[in-house]
Amino acid sequence: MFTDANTCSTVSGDSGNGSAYQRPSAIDLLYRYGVDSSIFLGTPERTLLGRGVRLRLKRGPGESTATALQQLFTDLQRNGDSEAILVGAIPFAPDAQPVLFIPDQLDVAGPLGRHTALKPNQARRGTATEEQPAQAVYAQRVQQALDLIRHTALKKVVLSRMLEIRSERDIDQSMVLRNLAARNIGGYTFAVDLPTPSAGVRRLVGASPELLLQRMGGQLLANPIAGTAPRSSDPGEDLARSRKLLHSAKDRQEHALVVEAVAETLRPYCRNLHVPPVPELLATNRVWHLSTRIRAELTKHAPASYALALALHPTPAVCGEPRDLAARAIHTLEDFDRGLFTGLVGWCDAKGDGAWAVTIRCAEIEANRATLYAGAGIVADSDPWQEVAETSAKFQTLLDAIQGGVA
Ligand SMILES: C=C(O[C@@H]1C=C(C(=O)O)C=C[C@H]1O)C(=O)O
Repeated sequence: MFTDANTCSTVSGDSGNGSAYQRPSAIDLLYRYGVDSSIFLGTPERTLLGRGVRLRLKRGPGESTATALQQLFTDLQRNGDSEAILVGAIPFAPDAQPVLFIPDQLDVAGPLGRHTALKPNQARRGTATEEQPAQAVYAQRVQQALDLIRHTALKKVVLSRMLEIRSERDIDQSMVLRNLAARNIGGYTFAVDLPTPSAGVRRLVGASPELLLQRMGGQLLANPIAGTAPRSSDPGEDLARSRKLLHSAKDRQEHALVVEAVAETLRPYCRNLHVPPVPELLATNRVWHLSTRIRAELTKHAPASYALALALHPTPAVCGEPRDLAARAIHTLEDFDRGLFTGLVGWCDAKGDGAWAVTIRCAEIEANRATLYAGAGIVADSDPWQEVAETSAKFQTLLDAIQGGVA
């Protein structure tokens, strides 16, 4: 159904009316996002707005998400439904239930781009915040991770923090999404409706700079990101920090571990795998990153986007290296369940196309509460308090969108 990225088409779940074409723009879709929306996804290629849930993916006992998805697309095709687009989020832990569904109705438009109508709103300040763990405890955990790196085969582990905000009034989820979209042009902006036992609306909202994997026809793109420095409001200092990051041996090592792992996993499915020898800088509103854009042509029998993405997940950008030791360290050193944070968010279709971003710079929002997440990669030369500063800067992307603040 994605024939022209600059026009918009509607894919309706009601098979009798599936041919209804409209032409709202990406900005229309963003402003239409509301209580009846089940998903918004803005990527550098296109914008998706979904309403309702026609079909939710349910994994059988012991079944992997990749197997369940393959079965679902086989069943859909057997029923003559080859246009369906599946959207949603996959958690960090491989055995946790994903939130994946085919919307009742899905509107598709081109990318949001730099639209003058996108002006961040000022919002109410949060009234109470609670960190988990406290900054000093997080610094201690980083020190414990450094001890593990010194004494075991662990090379890198990503440790995260949680920040809970409680506001006097309900947080306007649509406004948070619009603020994120206005400040994070070129990234992956998302809002996913989450099942909740309460009558309220609980959503995962965020703006990720990191593309785990995109497959369009035979073309593959992956954009691993690792190595971070907080930005400065002073332009000279900001530039100096970006240059320091680009030449930092510690950050280059942290980055290289991710690029190597991604390239090695993809190599068997690729021809002409192009891995740039040095990373480039990528700026978000609050941090500088080291970024590498890996491109390839896929071989004829390469798996679908979701299968490739799940083969990569979790990369050392969000878990560590080696993966099993890092996962164990995360289990010991983090005292909350990551849930969907550091998982995947995106879309895929029956043809095997799709795009999956890494679920970072995000929060779960329900009523007057928001739970924010941020992590940082720890390698041998990491400094505990610099990792505190890095995770604080990462929280700021969501804090800006929820509380207002500088654009
Ligand atoms: C885990 C996060 O980010 C990841 C870790 C990074 C790092 O350690 O430099 C950079 C980008 C992401 O791959 C996060 O933003 O919460």
